[in-house]
Amino acid sequence: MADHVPNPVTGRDTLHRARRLVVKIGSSSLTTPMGVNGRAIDSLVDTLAAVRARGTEVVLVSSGTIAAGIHPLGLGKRPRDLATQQAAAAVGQGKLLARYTASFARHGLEVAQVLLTAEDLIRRTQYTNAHRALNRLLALDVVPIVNENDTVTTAEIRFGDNDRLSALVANLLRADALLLLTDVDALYTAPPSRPGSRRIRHVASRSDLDEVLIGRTGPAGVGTGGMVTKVDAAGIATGSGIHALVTSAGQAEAALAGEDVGTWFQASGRRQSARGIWLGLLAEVQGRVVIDDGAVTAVVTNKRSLLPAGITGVQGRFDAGDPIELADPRGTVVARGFVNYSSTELPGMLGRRTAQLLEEFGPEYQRPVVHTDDCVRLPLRSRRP
Ligand SMILES: Nc1ncnc2c1ncn2[C@@H]1O[C@H](COP(=O)(O)OP(=O)(O)O)[C@@H](O)[C@H]1O
Ligand SMILES: N[C@@H](CCC(=O)OP(=O)(O)O)C(=O)O
Repeated sequence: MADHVPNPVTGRDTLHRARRLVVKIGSSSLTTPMGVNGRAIDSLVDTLAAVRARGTEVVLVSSGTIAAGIHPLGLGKRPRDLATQQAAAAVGQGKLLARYTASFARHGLEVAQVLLTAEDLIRRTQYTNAHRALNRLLALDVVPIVNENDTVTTAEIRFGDNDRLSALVANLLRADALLLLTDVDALYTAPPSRPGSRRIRHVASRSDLDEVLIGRTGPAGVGTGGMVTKVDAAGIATGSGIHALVTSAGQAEAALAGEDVGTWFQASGRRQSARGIWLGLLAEVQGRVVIDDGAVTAVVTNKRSLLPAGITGVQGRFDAGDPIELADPRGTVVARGFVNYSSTELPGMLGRRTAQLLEEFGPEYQRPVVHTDDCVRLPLRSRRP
């Protein structure tokens, strides 16, 4: 894990040899209190243009729109409420994209603005659309610049951080590696302001990080998740068979040359569906149903839909369509899924067979509580691509 690891199999040259890369850069590396940092953008763009020139496809996931909107709106600091964040993002997005467009034009490269919501990556139709559009842009030699569509996302269905969004984009596009660029040159054994914290060079599995103090955002005060979301993102990527590297924007060129900079997260698993990752790991569940052992076997082992007959308890408040968790009688969460009924409807349905529900409530109550296609079993297991 740390500097003392003997001879780690780094695989860092993947970044040099990659056919397709996703590069994510954080707000703190792109903005100053006066707005967009044109010099920082030019420097990143020069590096990415060189990567393009060697034949590697690049998708850039860029934060910074909220931070870029702070100064023009006279806000002084990063807004805390969602509505003002949305307003700042709407203002900042234009400014950031204008700067990227001019900067890439210096290299004769076109850019495309791609604004995604979490739903775009979990609902099949949108997912397929996003996949198709991004692939087409890459085939047309365009550099897609992705961000969360901050202006329309609601608190409930929001990534809120581009680290995890970039990991899902890397998964969607089957990238070879994910490069996470921030304002610190690596993951350290503790927040770098702490005396004695050391750079971690290589992470082979999550257990390598058991002793590591992973903190929140840095001194710039414009980032969102800090190292926590970067480590989460690296975990999502590596669990999907994609290597990840965390380093500073200033080290991007060295990182892309395969040099020993930053923290390398070694790919471990095989590809997962983005929807499964979102539902299984990222979605904020609104409630829980407790199911009996028979239902656990049906849902988890036999991959069946969850019916009211197997439910013994309903906890929390949720609407039809919300993500909820399914717990066994001992309280272990065995699955997550999108529920077809609200928490007020469900208690009256428990223990009833489908025929009874039809007779008592009508045909629309024949639907399962969680359809098997809307359910992921936990812990998530990798599957073949
Ligand atoms: N263990 C750690 N190692 C490195 N950085 C850490 C650690 N814990 C917390 N951090 C903080 O995470 C910050 C980077 O996250 P963030 O501010 O969200 O940046 P970005 O805007 O690039 O996403 C760093 O500035 C650093 O202070
Ligand atoms: N979508 C938001 C960025 C959210 C985010 O992840 O920020 P950061 O932690 O700086 O990468 C924006 O563009 O301001």
